[in-house]
Amino acid sequence: MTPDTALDGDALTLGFGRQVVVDGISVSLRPHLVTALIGPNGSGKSTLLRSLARLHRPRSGTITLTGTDGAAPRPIDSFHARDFAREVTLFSQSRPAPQGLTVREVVAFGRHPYRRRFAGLDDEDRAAIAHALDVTGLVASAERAASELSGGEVQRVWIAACLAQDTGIVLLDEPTNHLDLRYQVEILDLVRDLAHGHGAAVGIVLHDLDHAALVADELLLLSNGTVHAAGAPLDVLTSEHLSEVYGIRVDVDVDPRTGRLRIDPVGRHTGPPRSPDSTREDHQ
Ligand SMILES: Nc1ncnc2c1ncn2[C@@H]1O[C@H](COP(=O)(O)OP(=O)(O)OP(=O)(O)O)[C@@H](O)[C@H]1O
Repeated sequence: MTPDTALDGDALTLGFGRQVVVDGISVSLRPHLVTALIGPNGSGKSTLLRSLARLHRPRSGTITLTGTDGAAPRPIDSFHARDFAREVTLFSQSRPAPQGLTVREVVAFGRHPYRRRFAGLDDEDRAAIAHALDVTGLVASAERAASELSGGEVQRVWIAACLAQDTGIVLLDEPTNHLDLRYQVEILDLVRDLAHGHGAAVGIVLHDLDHAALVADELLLLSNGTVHAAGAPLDVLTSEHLSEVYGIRVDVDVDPRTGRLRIDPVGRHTGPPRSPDSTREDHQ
């Protein structure tokens, strides 16, 4: 992993047809930091992330990449596809498992940007693939047909392929969705390790605000294609901001035991908190 690469989107406006879905947003992904995009359905998170991965062309604004070549930041469009793929990877949802390939072969896709035409895997490729299989809990499944796996397992295979790509910029669109409890925690730990341990610049879309509070150094709270609040989790994940953006009452406090933020979306039918005594009475 090469540290000190960075990706900067400046005043980005993005849309589909006549609809503007991201309206003048700036976002900076810096090495050693996890930047999370949060916000309601349709607020523009995935479109923004895809634009950073060159999969959605901005109507206006610029996206520049500071690459591993040590050169000054330059527009992402000026990178050759293979060079860009050595700098930036994107995990996104809803990719089916390819038919007829083992898990290891799918993860090996991540090494494509490094391979010469018709050349096989070299030791570095094999080491990157082995590491990616290991940290995503797929070693025992490596020779299984990818098409036989469950939805959550397939998701881990694609996350592993991104990790095998070994880029300084890592973009993840809801990587914990569909995963069981263990792998939600493991993927979040992995995301933190990538940034804090390996110096990657991580951009991640998350719906789960507890996950965002756990993993993010910086947060962008989007609402209707604009930034409602940005900064450290304690400043962004406030009752006021979340209630405004999600349109329901959301209580936030800090757990005195762990020091973690506790985010409590209060639905219309939520009753008063129960004390252990009242629970006992219920059963009498
Ligand atoms: N391919 C597309 N064609 C037309 N409109 C699209 C397309 N993809 C997204 N949109 C629209 O762009 C807006 C933003 O979508 P986007 O997926 O970026 O939001 P999001 O914040 O990631 O939402 P979610 O939390 O539901 O995943 C939505 O109104 C959506 O309908």
